[in-house]
Amino acid sequence: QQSHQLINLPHQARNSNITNLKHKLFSENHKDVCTGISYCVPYIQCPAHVRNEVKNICKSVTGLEGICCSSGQNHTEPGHKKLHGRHHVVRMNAHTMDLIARHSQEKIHEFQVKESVLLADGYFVFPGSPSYDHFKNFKLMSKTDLSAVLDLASRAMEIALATRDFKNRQGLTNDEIEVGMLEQDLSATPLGVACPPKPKCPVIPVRYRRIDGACNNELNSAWGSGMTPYSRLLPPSYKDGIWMPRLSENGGVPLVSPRLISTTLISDKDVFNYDYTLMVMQFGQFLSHDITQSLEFSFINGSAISCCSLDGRMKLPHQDRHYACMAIDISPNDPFYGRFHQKCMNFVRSVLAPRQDCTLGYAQQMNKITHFIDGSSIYGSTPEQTGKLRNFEKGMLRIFNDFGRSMLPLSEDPDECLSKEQNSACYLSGDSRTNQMISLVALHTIFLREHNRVAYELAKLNPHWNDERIFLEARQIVIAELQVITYKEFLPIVVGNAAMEEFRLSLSQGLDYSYDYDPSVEPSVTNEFASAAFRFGHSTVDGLLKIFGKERMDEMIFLPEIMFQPNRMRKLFFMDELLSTLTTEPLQQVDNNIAEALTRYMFRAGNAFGIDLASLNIQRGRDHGLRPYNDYRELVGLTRIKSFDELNPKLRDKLKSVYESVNDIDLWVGGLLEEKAPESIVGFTFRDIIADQFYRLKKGDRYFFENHPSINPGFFTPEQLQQLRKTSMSRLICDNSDGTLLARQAPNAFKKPGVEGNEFVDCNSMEIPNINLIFWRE
Ligand code: HEM
Ligand SMILES: [Ca+2]
Repeated sequence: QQSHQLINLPHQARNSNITNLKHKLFSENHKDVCTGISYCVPYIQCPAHVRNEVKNICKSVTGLEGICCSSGQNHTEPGHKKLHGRHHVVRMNAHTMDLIARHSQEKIHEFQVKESVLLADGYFVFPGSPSYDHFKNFKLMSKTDLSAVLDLASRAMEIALATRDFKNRQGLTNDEIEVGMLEQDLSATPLGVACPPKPKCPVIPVRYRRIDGACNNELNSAWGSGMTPYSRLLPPSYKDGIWMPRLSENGGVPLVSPRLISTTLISDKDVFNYDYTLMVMQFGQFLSHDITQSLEFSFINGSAISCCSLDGRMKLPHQDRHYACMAIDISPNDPFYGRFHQKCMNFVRSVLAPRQDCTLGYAQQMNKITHFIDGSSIYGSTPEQTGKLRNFEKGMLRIFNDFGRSMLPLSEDPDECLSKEQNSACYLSGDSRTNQMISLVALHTIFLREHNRVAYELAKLNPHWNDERIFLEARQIVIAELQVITYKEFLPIVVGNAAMEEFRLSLSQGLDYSYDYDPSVEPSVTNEFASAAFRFGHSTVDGLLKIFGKERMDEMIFLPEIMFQPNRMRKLFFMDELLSTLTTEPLQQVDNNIAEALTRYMFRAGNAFGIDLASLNIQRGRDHGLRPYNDYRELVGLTRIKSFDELNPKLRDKLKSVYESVNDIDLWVGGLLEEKAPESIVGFTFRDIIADQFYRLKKGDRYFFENHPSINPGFFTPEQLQQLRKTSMSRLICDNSDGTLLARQAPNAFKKPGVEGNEFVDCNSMEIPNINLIFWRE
């Protein structure tokens, strides 16, 4: 395998593992036990602003090194700054409050008027263009959803505008906004309309998770539910401290265009990682669609906002531009788009969500779906959506019976997929992005069938159970299976064993319960995870799907041909062939190579060119106020990069040519190019952001499947837990494929098959254990 050292670690860290590195940097302050009110946590879980000047290294329960942290595991709540005595609360009197409220309401009204003019004048994205298909990723499934989201977004916008007004009146600094000094509760004030509604929960907790994710945490009933903000590892970096995209560090000028960064740094070479299969990629995307979806602002009728002229040759002038526009500049010399005279790539900023604490402060982006790993991409994140997916008979989910094969139900939205001819297919699931990629459709189909398989078995075992009971029990089992695959099979590959230990991510064994739940851990997805770190996956995509028949390669499919056109799923052998590809073809290395299918032709929908996902990732990071890469290095316990000379010679000059300062490097770019952490497929910075996220999703989820009955209202029995822990992706494939091709399977679907320890075995083999549902008989 090739070396892929792209960004080197600082000198002292080279050739050392993370424990050594941290030891070397801070060993003089080693402590075994933290004193006072501090706890030993991994670096990333201790907010930078509450770390002591002297970094006290400690040994955590697992024996690995962490840092003594005065906020325990409560991460990065900005309010913690007050612990250091640097905090004062800025208050507003009633008169000022009235003025500010009126002013921001007027401003919102102005926005709305302009919006309707733009809409009437046709400044929306037209069907058939790549940007139109990009927008499908953010499209809402129903009118109710659309109005709920736009309502929350406008309330949040009102708060952002009020904050700006207040900041200007009081002469506050960005820092003061960023660390959250505006603690005044707005609920009983004219700005109170902007406070988010708090879900009401029954006194006796319900056995099954709520579809919308609410009522998981007893004190903070909205934590982790859909349509709430992402949390943050570090305060945001905005030009105005509130919502305007950050500028370069030195000159205070706009950062260079993401597209130039993309063309300078990213190429399309196949560098395979032969240890793992493409399933790591495909399950990764499936999992990300369970836990994160940001939405772009849209017009009130749901159509997509355009920020570029119709022919893509220029940005719309200011007067014709929506306030959420942040179009990406394309240079006339662009090696690809230049040919097509494209100078503008559409980009609309993400929808905001009201701040959970009901105070003034910086803008926060909304996560549309439930943050928890709770099968929301299978079942939906709203009761309305779930209702559309259920059969209401014997606990089953609806299917489309395609000549005897159970497929996802067909979508009724004529606009959802590209091909509209007769007999074409376009599917419906709990997540609106399903049709984006055909192999994603395949995973959705596997999980749909698994639900129905389990429901069928449960109904046989418990004839007295009604539809509702069977549905809820089957859903609970499928969610547990998803959690087992994530923590047992997927994560050890992505973050490696050291991080699994350091962040205590491994599941308990055998008949044991877990007592890990900590109600003070915020389970929400972090903005850094969603908008940068977990997008490492885009580099693992292979631009060609190689489809093998029984004997030879049948087809090489260029990905853009199957984006939003999953017709091939109707072909008799295709689903199994596709699963075979996912479980045998190698993963692509996480590096500066990304398939042109994603950087030139994504969503091209029959056009000569599509859009560039790398540019979108970089621009999204800026839209969401992510801080530069260096700040997150520091957060995970690495040293800051001080000069471009510390970087790998191969990319140093290129990075220098696009970034004025090392402190400007975008998180997604820096993290992607970093040298791999030991046993991990990503570098330390992404590794820790990802590990921290899955720590929150386990430790902060009361309903996590293995939690003890004293914690988890939906607890399993020890015998059931033992069964659930046997789940594997291979078992799900064995049980739910069409059975036309895949009688044999390697036990670990994520690892290279056919080698020692992962030989192909019969689907009946004990190597791919079954879950015995007999333990669910009541
Ligand atoms: C198969 C091909 C894939 C395509 C075509 C694709 C496409 C996209 C697009 C268009 C977006 C929204 C970009 C934006 O405007 O900000 C996105 C977001 C994202 N992608 Fe992918 N992606 C793919 C695979 C993956 C994989 C394999 C992973 C992870 C392992 C992944 C993780 C994510 C994450 C975490 C987001 C952010 C979601 C959100 O918070 O809204 N994607 N992807
Ligand atoms: Ca979810």
